[in-house]
Amino acid sequence: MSTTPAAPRPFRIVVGCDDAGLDYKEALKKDLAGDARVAEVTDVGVGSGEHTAYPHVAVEAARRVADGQADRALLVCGTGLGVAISANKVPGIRAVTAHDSYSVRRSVLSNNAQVLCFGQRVIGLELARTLVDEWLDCHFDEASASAEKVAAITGYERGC
Ligand SMILES: O=C[C@H](O)[C@H](O)COP(=O)(O)O
Repeated sequence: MSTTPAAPRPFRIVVGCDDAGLDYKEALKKDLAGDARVAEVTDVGVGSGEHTAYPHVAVEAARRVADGQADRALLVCGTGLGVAISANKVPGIRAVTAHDSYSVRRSVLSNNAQVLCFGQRVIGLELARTLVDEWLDCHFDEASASAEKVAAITGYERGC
């Protein structure tokens, strides 16, 4: 008798951006809020008219993932680069900038990345929305061959 695998637990997702990523963050936040695969969306800014620089927002979002308040973060700046670099300063975080379907999928399946970063000045909004939709269907397999490689990253981070 076959058993149906349990549905994955819905994600708690933090979204954040700088002023260069505000429009996409707002649009993607709306998509996430209406998605059954998402349990909760927390916005750490910026809001309209705010000008907090990207490192502060990215680190705040990453810390929430690292300390277990959220499962994933979605960050947007002009390029998607600065937010990824900043988020990766938080221990335990694996943040990537990915603007194509294959890379987004592999960021989870190969790298167990919890943080996905987009550049509003780099990709179109509809592609970003599609990539988020695909991202929500990806789950890291702890039993996969990739797990040992991700563990090696964690080992280097801990200075081993
Ligand atoms: O990576 C940085 C982002 O693209 C940011 O939105 C713009 O940064 P800048 O104003 O320093 O170019």
